[in-house]
Amino acid sequence: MTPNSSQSPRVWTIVPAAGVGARMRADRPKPYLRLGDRFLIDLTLERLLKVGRIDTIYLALHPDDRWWGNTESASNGRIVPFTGGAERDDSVRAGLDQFRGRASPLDWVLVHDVARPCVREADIDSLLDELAENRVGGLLGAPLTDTIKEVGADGAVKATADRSRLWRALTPQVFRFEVLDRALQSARENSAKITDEASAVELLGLQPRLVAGCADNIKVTVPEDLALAAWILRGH
Ligand SMILES: Nc1ccn([C@@H]2O[C@H](COP(=O)(O)OP(=O)(O)OP(=O)(O)O)[C@@H](O)[C@H]2O)c(=O)n1
Ligand SMILES: C[C@](O)(CO)[C@H](O)COP(=O)(O)O
Repeated sequence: MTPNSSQSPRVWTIVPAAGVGARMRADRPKPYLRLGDRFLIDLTLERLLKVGRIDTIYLALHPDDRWWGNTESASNGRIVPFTGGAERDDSVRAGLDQFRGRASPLDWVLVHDVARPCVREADIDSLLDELAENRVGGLLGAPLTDTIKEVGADGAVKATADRSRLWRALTPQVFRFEVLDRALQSARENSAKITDEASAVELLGLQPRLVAGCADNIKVTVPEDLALAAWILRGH
């Protein structure tokens, strides 16, 4: 039997944007940095809203956010802002609460970092297509291309990793509502330190599917990433 065979699962979308962007060392929160004449948050949300299977976006904002009202997206009725939490997973759990009671267990929850404005519509479509019959979910990823070193606190190289099976975890990450809800709850109860949704699902003993996406779906994390993202977007 295919999942939810009587009815197509819905896709609920959460964009966590409640981080402080400490590694950017900027004068403002990361979502409100400019790429050319646009806010980063507007670029990311615009991309997601072009995806046919994305209807409404639930957007986690920092409790002290005072910038959102200045964006192009603030007047878009397809975006529902809510208050995020102290850690990324708190923000995503608060997102699930926005549609808990309306979502079916087998509905999809798509989570995409606000900090990844270069995501391609085609990659999101292929992720959702590849997962169609999957009961857990998965994520976009890209293979590592550099040689990977394990380095000690003293700066000395301790080992060279076998990179042949190592991938960068990207977003979107897409999971069945019931799986993601259970995974994030369990991670919280066990005080597990997780940086993405897939890690929480893995801790349940489940295996998210990794779908190859474009490596240029970078996360704007450190100052030099901003110019790189602007350059990538010019080529799209
Ligand atoms: N409490 C938090 C922490 C992070 N995020 C979001 O999670 C995504 C990935 O996090 P990252 O790029 O690390 O952003 P920051 O946490 O803002 O950056 P930093 O770790 O440098 O402070 C971002 O879209 C960020 O806004 C969130 O919604 N709520
Ligand atoms: C979700 C993520 O972008 C996947 O690479 C990443 O884990 C976020 O982690 P960060 O430590 O908050 O940058």
